[in-house]
Amino acid sequence: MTTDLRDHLRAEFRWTDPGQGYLVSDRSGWWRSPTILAGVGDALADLFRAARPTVVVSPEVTGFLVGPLVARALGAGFVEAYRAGARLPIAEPMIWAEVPSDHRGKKQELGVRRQLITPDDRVLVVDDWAATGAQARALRSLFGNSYVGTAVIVNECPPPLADELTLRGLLTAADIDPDQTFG
Ligand SMILES: O=P(O)(O)OC[C@H]1O[C@H](OP(=O)(O)OP(=O)(O)O)[C@H](O)[C@@H]1O
Ligand SMILES: Nc1ncnc2[nH]cnc12
Repeated sequence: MTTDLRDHLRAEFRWTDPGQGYLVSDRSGWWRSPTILAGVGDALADLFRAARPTVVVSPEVTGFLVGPLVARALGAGFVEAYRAGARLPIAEPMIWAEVPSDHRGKKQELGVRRQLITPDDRVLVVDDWAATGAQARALRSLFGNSYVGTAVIVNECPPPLADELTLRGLLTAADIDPDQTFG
């Protein structure tokens, strides 16, 4: 099942060239595919099912799309991790983590409503992509021993970094190599 899904993910992924001197990932084909939308939650959940996560936490914005699919597949809840400054202030008490310089070279902060995570929770971080692992590292720092790992669709992190962050993915950089998939 996951092998089929990986084939679909590869087939529906595109690199695009907006003319700025670098390629940009286009993931819209994933969400447009009923097959991928129906299967990706389970496929990502399977990477960590044994750890019995009770809650999925995802950074905005694409994480807000993928995270709930995984939470649904696990029978877990979902909590948003907001990017500081991206929207109107949040009134509830928050816990904030500094995100080290990420794949865009930007430093930022990710925040979660404090009361939504309890000491008994087992937290799975979910995102569409990991490049430098900066979002995963920041979110792990918020949850201590409650953090069980990070599940992503594309894992571009070098294996030692992925191991250190307990980060697992469905595709690697080789699966979406621009030399193979662009054009
Ligand atoms: O491993 P890292 O270096 O932390 O990079 C991974 C992050 O980069 C992307 O976010 P981005 O804000 O670029 O895209 P989005 O707006 O689609 O969420 C992706 O969704 C991850 O959140
Ligand atoms: N969406 C994305 N997230 C992280 N790194 C990327 N590199 C190219 N596209 C990316």
